[in-house]
Amino acid sequence: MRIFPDHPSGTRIILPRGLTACISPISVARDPRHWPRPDDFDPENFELDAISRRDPFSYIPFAAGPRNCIGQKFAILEEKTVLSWIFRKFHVESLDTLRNRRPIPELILRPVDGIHVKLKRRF
Ligand code: HEM
Repeated sequence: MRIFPDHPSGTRIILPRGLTACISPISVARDPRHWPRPDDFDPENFELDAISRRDPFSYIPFAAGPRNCIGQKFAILEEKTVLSWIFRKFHVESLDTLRNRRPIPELILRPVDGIHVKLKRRF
């Protein structure tokens, strides 16, 4: 392995041929070098300005590069559709904290027994 710490676009590492590398998207998304308050959900992190100032590989739930997720736009639209439907009808309160949810790695990384929320009808 060769490391070039002073490469103009950041530290560059050349890995040996044939090496299997595992990348943990949750660790990348909580890296304090890119996220000032890594455990908080801050919607402002996703404003176009903030995105353009950030390393493009600092948020990779859909992977990155030539084999990234082709369903990304569809998945985000689907999430917005479902979540906006729920939030229009209910106040949603989380009964959990990030720290008391044990994540298990399956096809995706998910909390071991779901996320507990309290729903209160808005009207
Ligand atoms: C929240 C939802 C989703 C997440 C987080 C997600 C995440 C990912 C990730 C991380 C990869 C790269 C896997 C790898 O490195 O081998 C991937 C690939 C892929 N995803 Fe998704 N995905 C989502 C939804 C979808 C949907 C809705 C579709 C299809 C409608 C889809 C189709 C694909 C396909 C075909 C690939 C393989 C692309 C390739 O290898 O060239 N995904 N996805």
